[in-house]
Amino acid sequence: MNINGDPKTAAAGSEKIIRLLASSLLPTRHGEFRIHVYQPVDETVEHVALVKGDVAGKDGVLVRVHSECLTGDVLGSMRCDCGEQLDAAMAKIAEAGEGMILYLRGHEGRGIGLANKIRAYQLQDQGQDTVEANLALGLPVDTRDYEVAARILSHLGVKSIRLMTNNPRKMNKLADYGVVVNERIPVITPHTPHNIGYLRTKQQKLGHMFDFE
Ligand SMILES: Nc1nc2c(ncn2[C@@H]2O[C@H](COP(=O)(O)OP(=O)(O)OP(=O)(O)O)[C@@H](O)[C@H]2O)c(=O)[nH]1
Repeated sequence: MNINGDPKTAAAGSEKIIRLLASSLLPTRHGEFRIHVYQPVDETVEHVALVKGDVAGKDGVLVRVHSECLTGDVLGSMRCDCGEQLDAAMAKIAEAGEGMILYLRGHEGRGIGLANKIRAYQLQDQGQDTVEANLALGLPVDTRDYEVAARILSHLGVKSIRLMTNNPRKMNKLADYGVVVNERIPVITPHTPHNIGYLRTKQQKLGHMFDFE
């Protein structure tokens, strides 16, 4: 499919409609990607597809669906594994020569937003875990929705994916929106004293698959 940066729309009926707002080449430390910016109609949030190679019409495309994490992805926070996972996923795609990162905005803090995530960190410093802290703030544990990711994959003509994640629920949520997930590829990053508690809680309470041995 020819993506040239002209605004286009994808999906119809009761599905969320997305527009392609802009595209460009993006040289990165993991080589050259193509960046596409998408926006659901009637929403202001902009999402990113970072694509390497020609993925249209392909099966088993290597995909990382990544939730925005300003502290981890941009600031190098070691409280979580987000930044390292993003880097590892880009490296794997670069090595494979084909694949994509779907960078979902509005997912910050598993959907509660940046300020609330930082409030949750304060509670975590007082002994609560990442799940308890959200609940103590009167907020849901995880409100993330993956319809935009499904619509972008469809717009880019991807037929099926190999999903880089430790979160089986993410696979199921994407499948609910019609994404064919052939395989789950773990994205394991080294644990540190700063994030080991967070990773253990993800494993024990949120269903993430890690092997700490
Ligand atoms: N509320 C809250 N959100 C967090 C915390 N640490 C990281 N996050 C957010 O969690 C999101 C990433 O979700 P994770 O549960 O780490 O991972 P995942 O996307 O479900 O699964 P993977 O594909 O394996 O990474 C990002 O939006 C982060 O901002 C935290 O302590 N509290």
